[in-house]
Amino acid sequence: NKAFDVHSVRKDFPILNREVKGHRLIYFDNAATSQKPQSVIDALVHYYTQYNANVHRGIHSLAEEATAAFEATRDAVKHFINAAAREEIIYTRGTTESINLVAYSWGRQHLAQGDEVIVSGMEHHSDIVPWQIVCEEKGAQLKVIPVNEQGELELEEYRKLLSSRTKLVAVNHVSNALGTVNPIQEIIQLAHAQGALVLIDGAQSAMHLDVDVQALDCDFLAFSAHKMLGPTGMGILYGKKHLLESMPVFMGGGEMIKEVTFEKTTYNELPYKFEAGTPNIADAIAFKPAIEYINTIGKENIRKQEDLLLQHATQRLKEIEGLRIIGDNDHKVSVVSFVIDGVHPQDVGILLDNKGIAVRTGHHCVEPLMQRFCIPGTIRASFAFYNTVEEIDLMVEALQKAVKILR
Ligand SMILES: Cc1ncc(COP(=O)(O)O)c(CNc2co[nH]c2=O)c1O
Repeated sequence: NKAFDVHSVRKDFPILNREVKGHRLIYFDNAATSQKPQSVIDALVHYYTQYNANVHRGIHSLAEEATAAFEATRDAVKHFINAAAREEIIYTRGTTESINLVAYSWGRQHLAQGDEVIVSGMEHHSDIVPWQIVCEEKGAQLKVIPVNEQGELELEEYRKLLSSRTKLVAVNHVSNALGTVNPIQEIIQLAHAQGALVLIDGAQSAMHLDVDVQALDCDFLAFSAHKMLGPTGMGILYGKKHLLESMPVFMGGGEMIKEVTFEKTTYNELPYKFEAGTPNIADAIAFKPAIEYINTIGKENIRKQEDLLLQHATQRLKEIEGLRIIGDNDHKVSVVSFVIDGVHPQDVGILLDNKGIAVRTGHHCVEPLMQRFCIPGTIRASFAFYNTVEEIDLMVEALQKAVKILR
């Protein structure tokens, strides 16, 4: 990978030239959604201006060009996560839909009265609620791996939760609220030793960490394009081929069928069996340049820059009196969640926005985790490789002023 220069990288992201309320935008809400390089934006415009057409089955040139581009992303994703086969890459609308697909298809087929699904205490609602729905329906139980004071999973408690009743473990690789990186290799090995499958919620790790599904040996992996420089409304479910082949279809309609009669319908092969209706063609196509951009920058450069930002932010934020970092541990990606004594997170968020600084405040769709820390929510600053140390210093300066105003 060529030498990393954040200032030349920033030129690839047009939105970073934006001003907000008279200040240059400082975008620190990357865990919510990342910004998009010009190549992704261009891919969307190029599709709609040059070869917009519906995919598969079409015999005219535009349809063939659209299909080729649509399927090229599948190959790019396969290589990006080192899947064994392109049929293991299912297009969805995002992490949430990917997890729901497994809960409704695999869950309904395999969960029964008394079975158990293990999730962690730091899961996003999209990796809790689908399991609650299917467990309630089937009479299965949801078990929760506790989180310690440093925002890490309690692995000893996980070991105790595992039993012959455990059918599936669903955990996030990285916490969106804290930034904690979970030891998923160990979690997967322990689950497999009990005969349980594992779904990894990779929404917050796919851009920041190397994810090799064959090395991990995870059974399912879910992630979203928009968290990794790609468009919204586009996500991936990776599943081991033999599992996806054995699972019942999720949504019915066009594309996912082989033949329809009123007496009986036969279904399409993987991956199309799980891709009903006209797909999100443009965003699927524009996901490929996002992956190519990450590959060009290189995960090592991304990791180095984001670690630098994380360390600097952690050190500078601790200078602020009354500020407490939630999930202060040494295995995180570039997310810092914090509370400030005597100050409501939302008020801080508003004052930072007045300086052009975008952070997220609230429960971040992980309410059980906020309850565990007995807080209504946090201020979350989440960085990406296109952010700078100088931006962090400006945020700290604005925070110090905000605290004086609000206290
Ligand atoms: C760990 C995790 N899992 C699942 C999801 C759902 O992804 P989606 O289906 O693409 O929405 C998110 C989105 N997290 C956030 C969305 O906005 N702020 C966040 O922290 C997430 O961070």
